[in-house]
Amino acid sequence: MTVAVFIDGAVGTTGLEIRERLSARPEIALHTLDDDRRKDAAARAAALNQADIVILCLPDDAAREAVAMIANDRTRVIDASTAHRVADGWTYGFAELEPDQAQRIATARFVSNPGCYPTAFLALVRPLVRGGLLPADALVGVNAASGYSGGGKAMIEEFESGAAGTAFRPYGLSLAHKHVPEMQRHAGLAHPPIFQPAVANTYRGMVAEVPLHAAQLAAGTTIDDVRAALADAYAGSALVRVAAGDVATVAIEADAGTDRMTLRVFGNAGTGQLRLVATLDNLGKGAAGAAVQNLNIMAGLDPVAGLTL
Ligand SMILES: NC(=O)C1=CN([C@@H]2O[C@H](COP(=O)(O)OP(=O)(O)OC[C@H]3O[C@@H](n4cnc5c(N)ncnc54)[C@H](OP(=O)(O)O)[C@@H]3O)[C@@H](O)[C@H]2O)C=CC1
Ligand SMILES: CC(=O)N[C@@H](CCC(=O)OP(=O)(O)O)C(=O)O
Repeated sequence: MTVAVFIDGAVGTTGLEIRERLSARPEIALHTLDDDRRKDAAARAAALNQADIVILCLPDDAAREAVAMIANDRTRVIDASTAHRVADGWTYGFAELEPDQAQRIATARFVSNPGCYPTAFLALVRPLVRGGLLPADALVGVNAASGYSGGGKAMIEEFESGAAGTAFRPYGLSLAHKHVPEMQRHAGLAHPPIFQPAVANTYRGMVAEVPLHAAQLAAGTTIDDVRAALADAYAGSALVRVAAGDVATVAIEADAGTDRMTLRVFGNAGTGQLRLVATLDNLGKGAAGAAVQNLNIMAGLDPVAGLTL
């Protein structure tokens, strides 16, 4: 049996990456629209309604519009945009986030792919909140750097033309980045984290870090407890791995070009300070890799088919 998949937005940065991962798979009948019809409403509506599963790789408004064009109760949706990540009726497509999340994705009709930065933040923080190691009312921050492909075609052009004129550019300085609501909601935190994103002059890759004082953790929690909680949460996961915190540096490129994510816990027992660090590819586990993983799960296929571990 083949699964009919339509990618809406297949020539964008994320869409192209998904297409690349799906094109050689015989169990998937992949459909995209030619350049002259890819923004034609009638052509999109027909393709959206013919597919078993559609993957939306569009700006938020166009993603909402695409969902509204689906006029049947059969077509299932994976939305890579921010539009539905905290919306009612949508399942959050981070398969490793909760013990039953993959099962929920498997039966969901509407799946929202997580944001790249939230993927890193939630992987580090959610197991600690769930396990009671980090109180839900903790005040936390997360700083992160992304490759410039995270900003899509416009930012790629900005950096590759030389117009950006920088090696490293903090942004989100109004403290209202679009990813904060999904970070707070899916971590189960009472307060929004302070999010400090930056874009680096490298095409792809991401490093994100949550600094913590032991005093923020539940009384008696040690650095080893934190490491063990993460190791437990991702035991057996093919894509999320917990590595030893015995390296001196971590590079933004560490997991670039793959669909995996690596978590590390660094700590100083003397000062009682910790740094939780995640590396991933913003276009891999942060976008296209997660979309393909969700598609596999929804279609009952090998969850890591087509992915680079
Ligand atoms: N880049 C990343 O790392 C990540 C991106 N995402 C999300 O994925 C989505 C796509 O982002 P990204 O690929 O980076 O963006 P891009 O700008 O690279 O691509 C978006 C594509 O959508 C097309 N498009 C825009 N409006 C319409 C429309 N009405 N109908 C059909 N096609 C349309 C654009 O056309 P045109 O080529 O003509 O501009 C473009 O090809 C966004 O919601 C983004 O937030 C999620 C995680 C990571
Ligand atoms: C470097 C850069 O600009 N990154 C984008 C996020 C990219 C991303 O993946 O976010 P979505 O999944 O929500 O699209 C930003 O900060 O808006």
